[in-house]
Amino acid sequence: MSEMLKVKNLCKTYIINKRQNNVLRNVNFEIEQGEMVAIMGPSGSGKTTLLYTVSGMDTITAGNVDFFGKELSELSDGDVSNVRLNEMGFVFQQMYMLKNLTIYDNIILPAYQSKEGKYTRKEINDYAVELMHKLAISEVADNDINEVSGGQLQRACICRSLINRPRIIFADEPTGALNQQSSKEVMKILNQINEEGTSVMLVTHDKKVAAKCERILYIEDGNIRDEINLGKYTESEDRREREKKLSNWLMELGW
Ligand SMILES: Nc1ncnc2c1ncn2[C@@H]1O[C@H](COP(=O)(O)OP(=O)(O)OP(=O)(O)O)[C@@H](O)[C@H]1O
Repeated sequence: MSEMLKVKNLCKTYIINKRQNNVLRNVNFEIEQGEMVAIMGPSGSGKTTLLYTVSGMDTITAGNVDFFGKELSELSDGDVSNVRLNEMGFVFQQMYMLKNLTIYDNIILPAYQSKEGKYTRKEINDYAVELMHKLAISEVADNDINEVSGGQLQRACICRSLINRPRIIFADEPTGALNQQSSKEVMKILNQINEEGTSVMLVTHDKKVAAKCERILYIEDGNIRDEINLGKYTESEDRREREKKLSNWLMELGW
């Protein structure tokens, strides 16, 4: 396997009222193509900041973020936007769907925004229909975004994040606003997407969610303190065994 994301000595400092807050301090890690990685850690430890900086959504203060051989900090804003649009997918807890557009229109929008021209409109539309079918939201395709449930909206976000066939999905608390059942469904889909080859990097507080990931990084005070490799999750596997392993590890870290 080859590394898709190489993060070296990543630092992020916020300055508010002349006070420096060193949120990320020399973070080092790599994500290989096809991996599914969870970021866990106490509140305020820098998880979201890490996700935002390695995905080019926020600038870095120092260090390197190499995405498939491209150093993100050396690219122009336009080039970073293009990498984000064409090679990365994003799923957030607060789902930034556009009001006054249907679910279907929201899903296809990133494909129409992409200037790569790899796919015809028909191919894009067919793929959107296929994704909606796969994520069981076909029946709400023509609804406005305020006419669907939280779980349906989150699944629509996942469809949207996949429409440009990204290499990696970045997800910040993708199940944070969902009930147990919807959360399970969303994880099932993320596991499926990952099985099909798309890498996933997600931030979560939920042990059940993290236990379905392959590798878990534990971040504390802006540093990766430890990691555990549980191997790829399969449906047939004993989920509770993985959860137990993860719980024990987290307990040792003082979680
Ligand atoms: N845009 C910003 N400007 C200034 N400070 C910020 C900004 N975003 C985050 N921070 C600060 O960075 C630190 C880490 O925040 P971050 O959201 O990355 O933590 P987190 O681990 O994701 O927390 P949580 O689990 O509570 O979501 C916090 O002290 C926060 O106040």
